[in-house]
Amino acid sequence: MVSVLRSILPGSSSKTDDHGDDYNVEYSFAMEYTGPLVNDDIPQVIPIDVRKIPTAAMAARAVILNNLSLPIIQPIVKSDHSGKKLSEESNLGKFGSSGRVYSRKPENGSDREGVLEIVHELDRAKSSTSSGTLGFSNSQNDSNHFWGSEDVEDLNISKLESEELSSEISSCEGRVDVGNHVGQGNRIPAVTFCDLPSSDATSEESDDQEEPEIFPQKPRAFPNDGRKGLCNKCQKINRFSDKEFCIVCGAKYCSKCLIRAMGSMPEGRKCITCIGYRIDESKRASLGKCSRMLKRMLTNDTAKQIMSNERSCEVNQLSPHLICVNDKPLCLEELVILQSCKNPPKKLRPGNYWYDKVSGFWGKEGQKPSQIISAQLALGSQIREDASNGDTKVYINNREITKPELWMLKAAGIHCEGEPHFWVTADGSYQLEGMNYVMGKLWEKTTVRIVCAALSLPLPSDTSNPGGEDVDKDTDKSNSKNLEQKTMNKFLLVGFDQSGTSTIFKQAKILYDVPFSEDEKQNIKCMIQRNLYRYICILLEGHEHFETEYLIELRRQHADEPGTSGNLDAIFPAATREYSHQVEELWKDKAFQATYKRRNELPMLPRVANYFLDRAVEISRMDYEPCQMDILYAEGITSSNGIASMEFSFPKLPQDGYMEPLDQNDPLISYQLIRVHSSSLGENCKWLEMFEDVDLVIYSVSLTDYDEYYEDINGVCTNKMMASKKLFENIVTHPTFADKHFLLILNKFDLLEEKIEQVPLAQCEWFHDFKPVISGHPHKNNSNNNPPLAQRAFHYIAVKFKRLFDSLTGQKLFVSRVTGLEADTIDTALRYGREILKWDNEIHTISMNEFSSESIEPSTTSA
Ligand SMILES: Nc1nc2c(ncn2[C@@H]2O[C@H](COP(=O)(O)OP(=O)(O)OP(=O)(O)O)[C@@H](O)[C@H]2O)c(=O)[nH]1
Ligand SMILES: [Mg+2]
Repeated sequence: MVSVLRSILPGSSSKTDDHGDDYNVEYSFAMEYTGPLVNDDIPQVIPIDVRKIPTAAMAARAVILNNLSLPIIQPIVKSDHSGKKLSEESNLGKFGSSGRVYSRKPENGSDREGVLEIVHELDRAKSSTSSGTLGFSNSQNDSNHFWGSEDVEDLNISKLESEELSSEISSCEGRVDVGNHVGQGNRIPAVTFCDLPSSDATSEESDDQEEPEIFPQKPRAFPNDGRKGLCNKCQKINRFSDKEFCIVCGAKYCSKCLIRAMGSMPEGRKCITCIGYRIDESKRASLGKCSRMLKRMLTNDTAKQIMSNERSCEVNQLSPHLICVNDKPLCLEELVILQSCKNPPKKLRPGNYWYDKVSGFWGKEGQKPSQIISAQLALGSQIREDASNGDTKVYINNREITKPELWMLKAAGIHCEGEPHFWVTADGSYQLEGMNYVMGKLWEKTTVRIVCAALSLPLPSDTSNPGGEDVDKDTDKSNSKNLEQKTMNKFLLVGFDQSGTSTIFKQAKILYDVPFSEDEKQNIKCMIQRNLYRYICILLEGHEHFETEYLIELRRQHADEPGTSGNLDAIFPAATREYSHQVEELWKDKAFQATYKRRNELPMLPRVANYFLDRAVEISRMDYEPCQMDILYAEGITSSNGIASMEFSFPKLPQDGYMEPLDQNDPLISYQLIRVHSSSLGENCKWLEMFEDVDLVIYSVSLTDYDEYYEDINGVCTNKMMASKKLFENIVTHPTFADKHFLLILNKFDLLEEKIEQVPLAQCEWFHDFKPVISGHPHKNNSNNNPPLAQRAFHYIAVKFKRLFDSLTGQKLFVSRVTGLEADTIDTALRYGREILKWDNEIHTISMNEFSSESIEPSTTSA
C-alpha cells in the first residue's frame, strides 16, 4: 500500500567538480516517496545525517529518528526525471559534507505525487577529516566501493558495507544507471528516475509493502550455564574482566575475542551469526550506548560509527506489529505516523499502549499516562474506558482516570464529585461533557504542573518550566538525542508533622541552585509576613496591658481562633497593605519590648520566630524581598496538596577527584526530589501508591519529638515520636514500596543536643531502656569524654528504627543524621541516597549478568 522511502538509487557521481577538483564527487541517494509535498513550490531542504544511511530503509528510519514530519499518501509513483542541480545548495553546517533531503514538486504529469531525494554531497578531501562519513570512492573502476573513515576501514567496515551496498545497488539495477554517470566531468543529474511502471507492477510492489518488515527473531541463548565471567568464544573464565554482550543472543565475549566474534559490527554489537536478527527487546534502551570496553578497544570515531549503525540500522528497529495501540497492532504506516509526529512517544518498545486521540495522552495499557504525544493521530481503535485501569469514577475523554490524575484535577481546583465526565483537549482546555463552555486550561496552572512533576504525570512538551520543576523540560534535547534517554532517579521525602521536610526541600533547592519561581517567591513572602504577624499576636497574647483599642481588638479576634492564618489574614491581609508603621510603633512600646524579652516563656512561639521578629519592621514593609535564609527559615512551604517537586543534579565536589565514578557528571543522570506532606497521604497512606516509581524513600524524623505531644482531631494526645513511628511503619509496609530503598533522616540534631541535657530520652515510652552507660574509658574519638549524650541518643534511636525496619521488611535501613538548617548535612544525606541507588544498580547488574537469564545488559554501559 504505502511505501515510505523504499529504495536507494545510486544517482550519480562525478570525477571533478566545478572547480576542477578531482576528488570532489557528487553522489545521490534517491528515495521514492509518496505524498503531497510540504511545500509545492520551494524545494524543502531538510538536513539529514547521511552517515546513518547505508540502506534505503535506514534512510526512512533516519527521517523518522530525526523527527522530520513527512506526510504519507499513496500511491507510489516512480518517474523519470531529468534532474536539477540539487547539489548546489550550500553546505549543511550541522553535518559537514553530508546530505540533505529534498522534497520537490514533480515537473510534469499529474501522476507524480512527489519525490524525495537524499542527496549526498561528498567532498573526499574534506570528509576524510570529518569523522564517520561514509561515501563512495570516486574511482571510476571502483564506483561501488563504500568507504568509511580510516578507523572504520581498520575494522573492515568498508568492505562489509561495500558488500551490503553492492547488493543494494544490484537490486536496483534497471532503474538507475550508475555507470553512465561515473566519470562525467561536469555536474550531472543528481537523481535519475525510472519510467513509471505499469499499474500491475505498482500494485504488486505495493502489496509487498503492505506487510511490515519482519526480521527473524533468534531465541535467546543462555550460553554461560551460570558460570560467572565466562567468555563464550575462548571459554575462559575471568570474573574481573569486562565483557561485551551480543544484543541479540546475549553471548558474552572478552576483549580478546570480541572482534573475532562480532567482526566489524555493521549492525552494532552482534555475533556474526546474529547479524540480520532482531535484537533482544530488553536491550533496546542500551542501543547505541557505547560500553567502556568498546571505548577502550576502538578509536572514538569507530566506536561512534558502530553505535550509530546499531541505533539506526533497519533490522534493529522496532517492528510495527509488536506495538498495539488501543488493542490494535500497528502497521508500518501507523508506526511512521507515530514516530514522525511532532511529539512522538519516547522509549517506544513492543507492547500494548493506550492513546487518547483528543488530548494526546499516551500510556501503557493499564497504567497512568506516561506522555502527551501529538493529538489526532490516526492510530489504533477507540480508547477503552478501562484503558489505564483507573478506579476513580472520574472520566477524561471516556477513560476512567487514575488516582494521580485525580490529584492533578484537584490541584487545578476542579470538583470531581458525582462521577463527572470531562472533555480535555490537546491544549489542556477542559469542560464537563455536555456543557458548552471551557472551564479552564490545565497546563496554565502552576499547581497542576507541580503535581504532575511530583506524580510523574506528563506535561505537554511546550509548557514552560515552573521553577525547574518540569520533568519533561528536556524533551527537545532528548528528542534530538533520539534513543539516548535521560535517567531520572526519584527521591520521595516524607515525614511526620514538623519533622523538617520542607526545610530539607528548600535547603536542597538552595544547595543545588534550583531557582524559586516568581510565584513561589511571592507566596513565600506572604507566608513570612503572615507568620510574622502571627508571632506578634502570640506576643500580644502574652502581654497584660494594651495601649490602644485597636490592639485589644486584635487580641480579641486572635483569641477566637488562635493560630489560624485565616483569621490573621483578616487582621493583617499580608502584602495587601503596608503594616510596617504599626509594627514600628508597636516595637517602640516599652510594654511590648518587655514581653519580647520574655518571649522564651511563651510556648506557642516557635524558636524560629526570633529570626524574623528581630527584623519585624523590615519584613512588614511592602517592598520586603526575602533572602535565601529567610526562605529557608520560613515555616511552611508553598505547595499544592502538600506536594513539592524539584529536579536537580549533584555538583562535583573538589574532593571527588579521579576516584569518582564515570557517571559523576553525566548530564543524563538527574535527580528529582519530591516532598509530600503526610497529611496528604490520606487514611493508611492510601495515596502512597501514586509514588510507585520513586527509587528511594527518605523518611524524616525530628529527633526532638520524643517529649512532644500532639492532639489529633478526636482530641487524643499522642507522643509525636510514637506518631512518627506509626507513620514510618505504615509507609515501609505499604505494598507500593515493597522493594524500595529507604533512607532514614534523623533531623534537628542541633535541637536534640540542647534538649537531651534537660529532658531524658526515656520520656518517650519507646525509648524507656535508653540508659547511657558512663564508661570509665575515654572514647576513641573523644579523648576526654564519652561520646556526647546527643550522639549516643542519636545512635540509640537509629538502632531502634533499624530494628523496627528489619522486623517489618527483613531489609537494611540506611540512616543519616542531619540538621535541616545546615546545608552540608543535607548535601551529605542526599549524596548518601545517590550512593544507595548506585550500589543497588551495581549489585543488580552483577546479579542480572551472572545469574539471571532474563536480561543481560552490557556490564559497563555508559552513555
Ligand atoms: N533548629 C532547627 N530547626 C529546624 C531544623 N529542621 C527544621 N527546623 C525547624 O522546624 C520547623 C518545622 O520544619 P519544617 O521544615 O516546616 O517541617 P515540615 O516537615 O515541613 O513540617 P510540616 O510543616 O508540618 O509539614 C521549622 O520552623 C524549621 O525551621 C533543624 O535541623 N534545626
Ligand atoms: Mg513545614
